[in-house]
Amino acid sequence: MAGDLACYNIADLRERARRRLPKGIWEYLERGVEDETGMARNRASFDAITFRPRILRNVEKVDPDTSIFGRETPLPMALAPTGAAGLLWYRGDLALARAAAKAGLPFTISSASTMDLEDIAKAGGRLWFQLYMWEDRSLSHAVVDRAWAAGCEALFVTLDMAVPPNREYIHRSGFGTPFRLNARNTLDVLAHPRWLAGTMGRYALDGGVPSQANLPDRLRSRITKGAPPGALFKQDNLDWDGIAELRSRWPGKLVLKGMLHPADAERALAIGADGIVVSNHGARALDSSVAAIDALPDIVSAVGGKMTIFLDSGIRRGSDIVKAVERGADAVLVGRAPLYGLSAAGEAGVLRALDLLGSETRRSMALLGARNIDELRTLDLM
Ligand SMILES: Cc1cc2nc3c(=O)[nH]c(=O)nc-3n(C[C@H](O)[C@H](O)[C@H](O)COP(=O)(O)O)c2cc1C
Repeated sequence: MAGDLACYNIADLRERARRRLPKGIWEYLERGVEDETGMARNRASFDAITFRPRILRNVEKVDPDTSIFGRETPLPMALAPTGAAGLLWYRGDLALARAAAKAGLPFTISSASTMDLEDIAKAGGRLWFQLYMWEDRSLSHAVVDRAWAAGCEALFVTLDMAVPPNREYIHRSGFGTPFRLNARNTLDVLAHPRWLAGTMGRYALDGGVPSQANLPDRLRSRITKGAPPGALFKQDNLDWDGIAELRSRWPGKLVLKGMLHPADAERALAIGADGIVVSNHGARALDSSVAAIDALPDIVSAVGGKMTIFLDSGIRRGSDIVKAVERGADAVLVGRAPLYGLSAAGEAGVLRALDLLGSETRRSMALLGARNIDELRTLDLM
């Protein structure tokens, strides 16, 4: 990697990303929904948590390694599924997966990726697969079978988008699917030549940006075209029976993503899920949802120790990871943080984001007097 990219925290990477991307693409990465109160709430809730550090505990050696689904991980962190990473960087999903593999962290392939899951899996490392249900359920089941064959260890089913979210800004920018050129977004794209040449230009040589890459060939379309019948995500008729069916089909770990209520967490446990993600989808689904970090304690009381609890939504610092783990999460997922790195500098930028989060976690633990994750959970630090 070229030095440290002169980026010393996630906010620096975010600023680089903002400058490189056309506004419409940047908005897709960054923005929330409706009045966008949720993103600020996610951050305010983390910021409101303060520590009571312990002193004189010889923190010469601090190690945040932990075990997720029985396997060692250097940090209690994995990369969240993020569809359309391929719009931020040429073959962005692969760059994310490669960086995760280098960092020894699990990577979650999104069912909405613009690359075949098998091509992303070539990155190696520890892979998970995230599922949105297509209108034609047999398509979803076929993709799930492929994910297992490609070596994905866990299936994350995302459940907090029963209907498409209200992204009003897309109507103005025109950067929806199908993508429609208008005067505004043409100027926007032309004003960002590095992205145009480095990302879109390279796709143009490949024959265009794919959309719905995980569907069979006959149902694939380019991002400039609408999806053919059956090939749209449709989750409004999904219920617990649908999850039970997936449970019986999927031999690996099953994780339900987008959980904020302890009663749903108990139901997930009862149905045989191995884990849940306490998440408000990075404030991209229902704007007024509770911050995930605030929903965590009740969920930990309900199912902690009985299943793996992940948390995401709003993590931008190692100290946020420390807060989530102290509150009872087994690990966190990070969504935008690695995407800022990806948008700024591809794989090197993702590595920089992961490295920053890791070193900040270790430093926070040392300043707290916690030498390992067990101590972090037992020292009564908040
Ligand atoms: C650009 C973008 C695309 C996303 N795509 C997906 C997706 O395809 N599937 C999914 O379950 N979650 C998706 N998410 C949500 C993330 O998995 C995660 O829940 C969220 O980003 C966490 O919040 P954070 O961005 O503040 O870390 C996406 C998030 C972003 C920012």
